[in-house]
Amino acid sequence: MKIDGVPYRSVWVDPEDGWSVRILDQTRLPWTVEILRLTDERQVAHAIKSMQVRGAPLIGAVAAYGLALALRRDDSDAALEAVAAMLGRTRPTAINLRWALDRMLRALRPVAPGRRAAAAYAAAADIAEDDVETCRRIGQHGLPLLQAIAARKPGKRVNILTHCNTGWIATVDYGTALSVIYQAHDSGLPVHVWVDETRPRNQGSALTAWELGKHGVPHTVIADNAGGHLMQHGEVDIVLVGTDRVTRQGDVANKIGTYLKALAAHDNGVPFWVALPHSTLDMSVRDGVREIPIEERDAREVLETTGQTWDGRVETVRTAAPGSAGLNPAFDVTPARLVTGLITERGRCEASETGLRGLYPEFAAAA
Ligand SMILES: CSC[C@@H](O)[C@@H](O)C(=O)COP(=O)(O)O
Repeated sequence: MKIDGVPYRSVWVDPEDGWSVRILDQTRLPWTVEILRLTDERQVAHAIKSMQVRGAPLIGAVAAYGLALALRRDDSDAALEAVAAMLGRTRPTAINLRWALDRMLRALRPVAPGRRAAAAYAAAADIAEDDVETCRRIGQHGLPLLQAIAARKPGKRVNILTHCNTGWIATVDYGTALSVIYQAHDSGLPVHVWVDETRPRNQGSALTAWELGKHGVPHTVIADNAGGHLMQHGEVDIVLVGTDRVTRQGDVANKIGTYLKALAAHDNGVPFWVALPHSTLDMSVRDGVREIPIEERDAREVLETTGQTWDGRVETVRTAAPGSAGLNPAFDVTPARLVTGLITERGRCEASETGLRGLYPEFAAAA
């Protein structure tokens, strides 16, 4: 996608030196577009943990490149396994991280030391290309949902509510739920997006609003608590979100607050759709509420907020009462019964084992 007319991806190999890895520092958005250069696996681990890169598919792709960087120095069997394990511990909820590292290990274990670094760059590039094409297709398969809504209300805007950031910067390109929105907008549908602020880290107001603005998609930032009210008053035609892990029975882990949106959507008869690439499926778990590990981040993210002062400085201030404790679970799980359906690169399906088996027979066999 483009920033001010210049095409970007969310991760790429530096074309000048041919080996270092470039990312956009998402902790600096929306104030500054800053490109970071990562040169070893420790910097990659830091980038993922600190959320300089974030979003389920993107952290998998960046971790894959992290393994390639490490193997330039030491491509022994021991290093391969140790670095993959270290990168795999950086964030616990998004399954894409483990998916990408497992795919790298399967590709690299049979390669003789001496040739592993080159093979790792090629395997990481495959993961990145796979993600780009997958996300493009997710957009295509979601588009008919928005076309159908537009057809029911000619001349009126299609109001979509989204949570967190599921755009091109959360993937290698295009995004998941936002890929659907971009393709609808580009095809001329009159879409308008309600962007949940997404406290505590504000992925909605900082990142989604920035992306949509750069692409010219009409949008309005709302407080996280406003969605239910808008649904009660007919102001939301559809909820479209992404996910960090979908279980065999169709339960959906996503950014904290997603479950509350699904409850409100259910109560108001608003369709609640979840967009995901194959790398987000975890057929090894069934009950998402019981089995998906939920990342707990620093409570300071809840007690503080970061923003730009009117004279342009970016500052973090405490918003909670002095001395109060905080708790910061970063994800929640929406049970399949609240999900209208799943949008994947292979088409749409019910959020159920039957639905997923229909689209992914090979994963069903593995489960
Ligand atoms: C790519 S869309 C799916 C999710 O990764 C997204 O909605 C999300 O929850 C991201 O969480 P984050 O903590 O910002 O990495």
